[in-house]
This record gives sequence, structure tokens and C-alpha cells, in this order.
Amino acid sequence: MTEIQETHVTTGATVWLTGLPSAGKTTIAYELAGRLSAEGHRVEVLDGDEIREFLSAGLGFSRADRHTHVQRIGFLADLLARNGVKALVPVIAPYADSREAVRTRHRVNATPYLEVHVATPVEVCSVRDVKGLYAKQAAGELTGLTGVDDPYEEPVSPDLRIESHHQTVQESAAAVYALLSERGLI
Ligand SMILES: Nc1ncnc2c1ncn2[C@@H]1O[C@H](COP(=O)(O)OS(=O)(=O)O)[C@@H](OP(=O)(O)O)[C@H]1O
Ligand SMILES: Nc1ncnc2c1ncn2[C@@H]1O[C@H](COP(=O)(O)OP(=O)(O)O)[C@@H](O)[C@H]1O
Repeated sequence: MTEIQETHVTTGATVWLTGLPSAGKTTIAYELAGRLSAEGHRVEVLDGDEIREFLSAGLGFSRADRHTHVQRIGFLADLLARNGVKALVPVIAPYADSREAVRTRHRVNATPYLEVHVATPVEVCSVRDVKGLYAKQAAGELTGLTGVDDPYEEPVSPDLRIESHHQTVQESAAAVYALLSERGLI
């Protein structure tokens, strides 16, 4: 008699965390990743900074380069998510059409996709200024900073909006966790 071995296929999903520099995207992604992997889920964080070192090396912050960068990450996230990984993507993705193209890629492949807007106001982000970019822009050492002198097109209907300025990191990560749970993805 042939034995059929049961394989457990976990549900993958892409969770795209969009928002301004210093909004809290990366912090929330790693907090959530820790919780999910402790529970045995397969998780990858696709950080914009890291992707820019290799896969998007040579790309800058023009509209065209940001679009290319976001599409590459969207391709990679979809690939991972289709194979059972929770792909957490803390990437600014400032343009609505770029984000929509990523959503469409996922829809076509029937890959679960959640858009989370980390909606920290620019006034709060510029005080946090984790990487000193807001100070550099104010000092005239940098131009084209998202949300200051470069566009950020706010998501109109994200799956979740997070007000990180009114929450702890744990509360923000728990809100994304709850969304995954509501959608039957964990
Ligand atoms: N001009 C300008 N505008 C916005 N952000 C800038 C810029 N120059 C450098 N950085 C830093 O680059 C980090 C990665 O950006 P992303 O790849 O997420 O951006 S994008 O989607 O291509 O717009 C981004 O990381 P986060 O701060 O984590 O958002 C910024 O710190
Ligand atoms: N509820 C929250 N969620 C995420 N980050 C928060 C929150 N409250 C305060 N912070 C702080 O805001 C900063 C966000 O930085 P970071 O995650 O690097 O932002 P981004 O990746 O969006 O540029 C961190 O210093 C983090 O500790």
C-alpha cells in the first residue's frame, strides 16, 4: 500500500509597511517577525536599506528608481509568500501606482497581500529622525526627502492604519498580528 505523506503547507503572505522615514516601519516589522518566528512561522524581513545594498544597488531616490526598487521587492515578496513565508516589507514606497502594481502582482498570483500604513505624522518623524535625514534636509545637505521635499502619496484604503505616535512598539506589532489572524493567515 502506498503511504501518502501529509505535508503541512503554511500560509504565506506579504505585509507591506509603508510610511515616512522614521515612521516605525522597520521597528514594527522586526517586532512582529520575532513574535511570528517564535511561534514557528517562516518569516523574512525585506528591508529597503538592505535591498538597496545588493538587489537595488545603483538605484537612487528619483521617482523612476523608487518605482523599480519597489517592483523588485514586490516580486521577491510575492515569491516568498507563495512559498509559505510571511514576507514583511518595511519600505517607504511613496507612490500609489507603484504600490498598486505590487498589489496587482499578488492578486494575479492569488498571494495574500496586506498593506499597512504606518501613519506617523511628519512632525513626529522629524523629531525621531533615526538616521538624521530630517536634520540633513533642514541643513540643506540633502534634497528629495520623502514627506518633506519629495512626495508621499498616502494610501487611501490600507488594510490597516497604525498611529505609532499613540502606541508602544508592542501594541503596533500586535495590531498587525491581529490583522493577520483576522484574515486567517496565522
Ligand atoms: N531622499 C530620501 N527619501 C527617503 N528616504 C531616504 C532618502 N535618502 C535616504 N533615505 C533612506 O533610505 C531608506 C530606504 O528607503 P526605501 O527603500 O524604503 O525607500 S523607497 O521606497 O525607495 O522610497 C529609508 O529608510 P527608512 O528611514 O527606514 O524609511 C531612508 O532612511
Ligand atoms: N509604536 C511604535 N512603533 C514603531 N516605532 C516606534 C513606536 N513608538 C516609537 N517608535 C520609535 O520610532 C522609531 C522608528 O524608527 P524606524 O523603525 O527605523 O522607522 P522607519 O523604518 O519607518 O524609518 C524607533 O526609534 C522606534 O523605537
